[in-house]
Amino acid sequence: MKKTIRIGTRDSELALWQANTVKSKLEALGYTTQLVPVKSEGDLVLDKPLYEMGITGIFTKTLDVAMIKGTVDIAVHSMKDVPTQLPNGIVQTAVLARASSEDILVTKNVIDFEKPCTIATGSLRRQAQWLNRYPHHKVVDLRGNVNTRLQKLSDNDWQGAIFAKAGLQRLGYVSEAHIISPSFGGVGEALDWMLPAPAQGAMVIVALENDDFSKDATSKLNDPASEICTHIEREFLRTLEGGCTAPIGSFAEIIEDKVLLKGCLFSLDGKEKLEIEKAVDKTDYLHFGKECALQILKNGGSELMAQIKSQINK
Ligand SMILES: NCc1[nH]cc(CCC(=O)O)c1CC(=O)O
Repeated sequence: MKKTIRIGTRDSELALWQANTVKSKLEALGYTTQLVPVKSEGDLVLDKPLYEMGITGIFTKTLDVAMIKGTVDIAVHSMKDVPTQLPNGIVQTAVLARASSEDILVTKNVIDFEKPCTIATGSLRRQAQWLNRYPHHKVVDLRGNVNTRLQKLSDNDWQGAIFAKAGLQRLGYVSEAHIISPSFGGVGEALDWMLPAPAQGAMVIVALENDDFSKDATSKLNDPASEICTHIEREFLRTLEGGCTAPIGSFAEIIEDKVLLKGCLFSLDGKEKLEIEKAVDKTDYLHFGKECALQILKNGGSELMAQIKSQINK
């Protein structure tokens, strides 16, 4: 076990927390590791919504290149930021046991949801689901890493902003009671009605396909239940999407010997909604995500996806 495993990570606080978690787990198994923080384009370009940059994998591209160039051995990602199609020569080696998958609304004061409100999020999925539920609200764009977004919420007159609970938890902003840090002065409310992004709350490790040492080491951190659920959610996304950041949510859960998938596709304005909720035997999980997505496509999803793509590309 002499080889040092170089762990590539973005340099945001959240990414570093995640990479350090993997580092500790590998070292506990006796491996020697080194963190290699890399700036990603996703962190550098903040003046445009991601979908306008027309790039999938904006957060992962720089680390993919570093791996292929040989400056890092593995990369740790928030799995929801990873394109459903990995680059050639790069493979998924482990999905870590998943944390909270939910979205959370952070507010500065108590909100009266019946009144007009302005809610901030950069995610089309969150925007569409919010407007579907609260058509009289306004949604504004919000970009940046978790700390930047909390600061922007603090500085603006918006009533709230939406975050992944897992990200806030990892940075110590939220306890199980959903209370945001007193130093920020906000409160959080878990949005149990909102379907999360596919693989939200899960961390994934990727390595080069021909690097048996890193593959063997990191695969020991795989959590099979999280791997199965994220596989289904991402196959649902992959089948629907074909590249753009559409308002798609999915969440899979193992319940005894079954696996249950909830999936949704919304129009950008949140007015149209296609949903599915279905269970299969756990042993039949492999193409369950695809099967559910095909059903959505058949029930009007193809037309809705075409409409969304033409609106995004404008
Ligand atoms: N899109 C950025 C991003 N990627 C992963 C997380 C949080 C951690 C996770 O979902 O695994 C976040 C922040 C957020 O959505 O609020």
